[in-house]
Amino acid sequence: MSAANKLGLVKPITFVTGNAKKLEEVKTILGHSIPFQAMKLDLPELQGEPEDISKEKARIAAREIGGPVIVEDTCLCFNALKGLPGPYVKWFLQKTGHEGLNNLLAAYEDKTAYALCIFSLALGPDCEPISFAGRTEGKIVPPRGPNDFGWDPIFQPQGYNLTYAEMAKEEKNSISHRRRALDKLREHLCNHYSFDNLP
Ligand SMILES: O=P(O)(O)OP(=O)(O)OP(=O)(O)OC[C@H]1O[C@@H](n2cnc3c(O)ncnc32)[C@H](O)[C@@H]1O
Ligand SMILES: [Mg+2]
Repeated sequence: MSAANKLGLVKPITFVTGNAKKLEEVKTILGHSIPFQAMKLDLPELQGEPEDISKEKARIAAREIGGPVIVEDTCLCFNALKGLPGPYVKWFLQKTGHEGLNNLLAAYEDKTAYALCIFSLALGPDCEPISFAGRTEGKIVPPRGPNDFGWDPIFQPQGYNLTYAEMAKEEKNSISHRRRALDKLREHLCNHYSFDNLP
């Protein structure tokens, strides 16, 4: 459960999230490549640009944990609305549901959207976080498929006839915003740290 840099051992990396579905996907995508522990905490979130929100979550998490953390913030961005609801999609979803999110686009011909996931890594409370973004293009459609995870039923990735919710989990995980961001995070961690031969 620990990460060692080339100079020695540092504390375990903790992925902090209040969202069990995110954790499930992160565990599946990373497999055993990057050891981490998870902590369920609902962190306060800034308003503003997605990367700033993610970085500030990492700073708060690193202070709470007192060691290396990763956090992520996920946005669903409608092109017709210049990227909104973006980081605020959680509240739109909670208050208006899938139908409300579709209705936001009723006045526009352009139903295209992108899913954006920004992981931030902070090595400790005094370290400036580094971010890794992943983006998947698609469009907003009336809900189809199981209602397991957030806005999955209304997001149809470009080049597919299925929504995220209708896809097999492995298929979503092979093209998702989260997967693309985690590929970058994994590469960074593997270039800077060695995870072998640790207790
Ligand atoms: O504790 P954190 O990690 O912040 O978890 P959260 O649930 O608050 O998540 P966000 O702040 O990133 O808000 C993103 C919203 O989008 C939803 N979401 C995140 N990833 C998703 C995905 O891959 N598919 C569908 N919905 C997703 C999630 O359930 C939230 O409603
Ligand atoms: Mg959140």
